Formats: sequence, C-alpha cells, structure tokens
Amino acid sequence: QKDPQFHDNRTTIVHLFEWTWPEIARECEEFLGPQGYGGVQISPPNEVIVTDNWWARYQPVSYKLISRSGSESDLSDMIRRCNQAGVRTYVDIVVNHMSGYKDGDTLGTAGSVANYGQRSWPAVPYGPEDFHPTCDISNYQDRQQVRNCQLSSLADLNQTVPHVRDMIVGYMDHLTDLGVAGFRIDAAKHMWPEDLEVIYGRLKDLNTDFGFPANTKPYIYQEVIDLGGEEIKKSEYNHLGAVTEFKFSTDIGLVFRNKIPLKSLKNWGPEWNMLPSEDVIVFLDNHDNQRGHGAGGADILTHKVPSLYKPAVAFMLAHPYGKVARVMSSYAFDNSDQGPPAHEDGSIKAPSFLSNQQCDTANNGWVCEHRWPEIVEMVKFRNLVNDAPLENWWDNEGKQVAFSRGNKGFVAFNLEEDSELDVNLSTGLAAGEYCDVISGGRLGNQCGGVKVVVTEDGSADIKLPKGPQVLAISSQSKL
Ligand SMILES: O=C(/C=C/c1ccc(O)c(O)c1)N[C@@H](Cc1ccc(O)cc1)C(=O)NCCCOc1c(-c2ccc(O)c(O)c2)oc2cc(O)cc(O)c2c1=O
Ligand SMILES: [Ca+2]
Repeated sequence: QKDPQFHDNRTTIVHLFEWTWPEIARECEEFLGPQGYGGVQISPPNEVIVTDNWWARYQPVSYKLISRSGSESDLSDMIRRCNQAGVRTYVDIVVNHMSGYKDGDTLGTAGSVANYGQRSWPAVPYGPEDFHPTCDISNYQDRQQVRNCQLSSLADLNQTVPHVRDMIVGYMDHLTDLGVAGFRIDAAKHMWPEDLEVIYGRLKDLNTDFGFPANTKPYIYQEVIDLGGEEIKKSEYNHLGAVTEFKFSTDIGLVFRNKIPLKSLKNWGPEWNMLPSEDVIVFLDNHDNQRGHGAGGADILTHKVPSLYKPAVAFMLAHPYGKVARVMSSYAFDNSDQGPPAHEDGSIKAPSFLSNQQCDTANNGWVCEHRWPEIVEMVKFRNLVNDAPLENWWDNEGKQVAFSRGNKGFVAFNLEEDSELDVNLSTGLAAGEYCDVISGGRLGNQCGGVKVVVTEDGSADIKLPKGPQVLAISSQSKL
C-alpha cells in the first residue's frame, strides 16, 4: 500500500546507501530522529555474493540476514533503536533474481554456497524449477523478455511458482517481525504485476510492538524505471503500491541545469507525465543513476555538483508533488563500480564527523548529503508545510521563481547566473521578521543569515544574489 506510516508529521526518507547497521542506529539516535527525518532506506540486508563492488548487494545468495552491513541481531537492534528515535526502516528487497553467471560455486556473505550453472541456491532453498528458462534481456520493447529473461545475467526467479512466492513472502514477513515499516521492491519492472499482487496480498501486517496501528500493511514502493518510450509502463504498478518516479529525477536535472526554463515548473506534477502525487516517491538521484547506470544519464544531479544539487533538493522538498520524498546519502566514488569506504580487511568504514556536524568526506569517503544544512533545513520545511497548498506562484518569465505553501512557508529560486533577484512578492505569511533557513536560519532572536521583513499585507522585498541561489522562510523561522 502507499502510506509510509511515518511517525507524527514526518515526510522524508534518507537512503543510507551501504551504511552498516550499528552506524545507522547511531545516526537515527544522534541525527535523523532529532532532525525530523521520517525513515531510512537500508541496503539489501540478505546474504549476497562476496565481492567489493556496490552491485554485489544485488546478487542474492539467500535470504539469511547476514551481509557486509552486519548480522541479524545488528539489524534487529538498529530497527528497534531507529523506531525509538521516530525513524522508520524501509528495506531494499531484491527478489527478481538470484546471483549471476559464474563458473563453479558462488560463496555468500553468510558462508552459504550456490551454483549458478546448476541453478542451485540451497540456503533458500531454490532449485532449477524455480527459475525461468535461460535467456538474457536484450530488447526492452519485449515485455515477455523484460520479465522472464535475465537482467545482467542474473538468474531470473519465476514468481509464478508457489514455492518462490512462499520464500519471498517468508523473507519479507521475517523483516516485518523485526519491525520494518515497508519495502523498496528492486527491479519491479522485471516482475509480473499479477505475481507481485499475490505476493503483496499475502504479507502480514506491521508489527504493533513498534507502534504501528493494528491491521496496517507495509509501505511498498516499486522501482520501475520508465521515462516513457518503453513497452512496460509505471502505470502497470501504481495500483499495487507506490512507484519510484524516475521522470522527476531526470526532468529536475534538466531544469536545474538550465536546459528547460525554470518557469516551466509552474505546472510541475502529473502534467509532466508523472504519476499522481499520492502514488509516488520522488528523489533527485539514487544509488544507480548517480553512477550513470539505470536511467537518466548525464543530466542527473548528484552531490558532485553541490551548487545545483542544493537548490534542486530544496525545490523537491518545498514543492507539494510527491507523497514521499527520498534524500540520497552517498559515498564519494571515482569509478562507477566502486564499493563503500572499507578497511584493509574489507569491513565497511564508519563515517567520521567534523566539528560542524558534516561528514569528513575528504578523509573517509562518506558524503552525508542528508547532513548538509540546506538539505536538513528543507526536510524540516517539508514536515512543517506538509499538506499546505502551493499558492502565490511568481516567475520572471525566465529563471527566477517563487511560491508559498499556505500561510506556513515561502521559497524563492534564482537560477539567473548574471542577474540578481530583487522584487516585492506575496509570501502568504503573517507580518513579521523571518530568517532565511538556507543562509543561516534563526539563532535565538537573531538571524544567522538573511532576514526578510513581511509587511501587513503579506508582501516582502525578496533579494537573492546571482544564481544558483535559494531562499526559504517559514512560520518556524519567524523571529
Ligand atoms: O550496474 C549494475 C547494477 C545496476 C543496478 C543495481 C541495482 C538496482 O536497483 C538498479 O536499479 C540497478 N550492473 C552492472 C554490472 C553487472 C551487475 C551484475 C551482473 O550480474 C552483471 C553486471 C551492469 O552492467 N548492468 C547492466 C545494465 C542493467 O542495469 C541493471 C538494472 C537496470 C538498469 C536499467 C533499467 O531500466 C532496469 O530496468 C534495470 O537493474 C538491476 C537491478 C539489480 O538488482 C541488479 C542489477 O545488476 C541490475 C542491473 O544490472
Ligand atoms: Ca524477472
């Protein structure tokens, strides 16, 4: 189903890609909970092949909860501690396939052995009768192939087989018992909606020991890469659960790279051939397209272009489109296969932090976008304005826009590189003095950065330097 079951009025998930369970638990308690994040998406927790690249985690060997992020007890402890801190857990589920082509035996992170050639994964168990006949996906316009053939030579499970359904439901129910709030369905496009419907329908309710209401189903969001032009449509899946709206990711990239004028965002939403807001999880980049894999290619914005990434994330979080928003939290990489920051023995490094609360990227690789002030302040903004309508849209017919969210928040964007924004606008807010949360927010009864004075009629002189620049004020940043 499509409700994320967040605590109180939280709105945003952070993907702590490749983090270990003890570090996620600590981050929930020290940062995500106190700062208002609604949930954490974790890397696949099940046993996978043993290699140091990132997509090893998308080559399952079994559904034992033992991976390079930690043991089952580490995982259970993390889910409980995050939940205590007000942060829900969403698990990346890889059930379209098992591990890929390899001569001889494959070893797993829990010590299990599998054999691709014999279609044998005894630690689940899966045997030859649980897989589709061998073929590779070569034509994405052939819907049979996309569902029934191998994605990147990974053994393709047949989710129509009762035993396969039993194993998948059992795996997901085990995680529900541990207290998770939902699931990211990896490579959903490569599975038949009819099979997914049966599987989702058999899942048990969320565990009420973790504060979920009785009779509540897990939040399901399905990875369906559909930018238009392919045979398989995202609209085949959004009746089953939420869908990752990749067009959001690619089009925001185009707009904030000034390839489409900013003012065209006036009708941002379904009119851009995106699914209804209620049905989607929106994001700027994910673990896959930030590396140029998957979809969207070179226009995807990532942490590698902070000057554009920050305003674009601010727009995602300020705008009402998208029931759930997801913030990517990465590690630095210079080659797209590279795995997480690791010690000599292969174990994943814990992030280390500077005195300004930011991750020490230079010394240990973790980027921690979710801790960047511009991003975390806009997560709080989204929580605050949550269901307030978009009003007072203004643009200068070019690359400057502004809008308010009811009487709770107001944002302005300047992407003009050679001119400032200086105009009197309706903010929707009550009269008073407001601190811009992007440039410093409120420090006691002072502003750390820019101050905006809203007059009795709700208007204010809004000034922004040459772009790319953002300004955001809210009823929470009022002096
Ligand atoms: O770069 C990768 C991995 C990418 C990847 C991994 C996880 C994802 O959730 C994802 O979306 C992409 N895979 C590399 C390298 C690789 C990985 C595994 C393997 O056995 C062999 C090679 C690669 O070259 N991939 C070829 C392009 C296809 O790309 C993949 C997609 C994918 C890309 C675009 C689409 O429109 C689409 O519908 C699916 O989903 C995966 C899901 C998986 O669970 C595991 C995969 O290997 C993949 C996956 O290869
Ligand atoms: Ca398949």
